[in-house]
Amino acid sequence: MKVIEVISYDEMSELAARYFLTKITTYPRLTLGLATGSSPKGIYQYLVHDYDKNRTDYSHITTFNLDEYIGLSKDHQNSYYQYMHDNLFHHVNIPPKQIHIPSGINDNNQAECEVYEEKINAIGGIDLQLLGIGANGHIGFNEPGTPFYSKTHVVNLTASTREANMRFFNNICEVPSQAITMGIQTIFNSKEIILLASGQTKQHAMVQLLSGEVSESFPASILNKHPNITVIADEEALLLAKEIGLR
Ligand SMILES: N[C@@H]1[C@@H](O)[C@H](O)[C@@H](COP(=O)(O)O)O[C@@H]1O
Repeated sequence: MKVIEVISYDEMSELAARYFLTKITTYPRLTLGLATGSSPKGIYQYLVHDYDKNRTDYSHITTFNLDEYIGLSKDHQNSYYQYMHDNLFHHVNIPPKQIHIPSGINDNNQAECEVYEEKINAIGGIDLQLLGIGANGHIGFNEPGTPFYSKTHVVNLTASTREANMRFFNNICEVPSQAITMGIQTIFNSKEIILLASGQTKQHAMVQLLSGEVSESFPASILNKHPNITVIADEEALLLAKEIGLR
């Protein structure tokens, strides 16, 4: 696991965005795994700014998002569908048919998960996966205890994850209690992964991740076994890990 320390959220975003742009402009076909939340927002801003300036072509890009809340429609202001379109998809030329986000409103969640997983496999897997990390080590919405071999599935969100995401809603009751998420195995199968961590709330997660101990009680820990992962973290996120000598 390669760890790059940067000064700030902005530096993290720019570094990761530049790396994405290198891949986007080099490969004739590229499948990106994308994340939501605060961590990747700066990257999307950078990519949109670049697109406005340079008209970088995205017509060969296919995307798969990590997760979506169950019960939120596409046009709900807090759906990840809405987040992705507001922050990226409305602004660059990825063909809509090449954009994939699990649907949180469907007749059969199980079937939705299976079809999603099949689509990822059919295209040959994810080339570059962007990840944030939850304070409890969740990746996507894979909460502690999720089997490492899990594929795309329905999850019950923990109280701590719902509380962490409450900042986007009016109150805790509005935060959905379930989601569809790529599984840990689905994520792990990506050929390359970039994980972002910024700020004080990620300090404990960084300590656990960088300790190298691999356990299903801390989902992100499996990434220690991935052959091509880079963690880009800012000084604040790494503070505790450095204090106890993990870096
Ligand atoms: N489902 C998302 C994750 O994909 C994200 O990585 C995590 C951290 O979010 P943030 O980047 O806002 O700290 O929160 C949410 O629960």
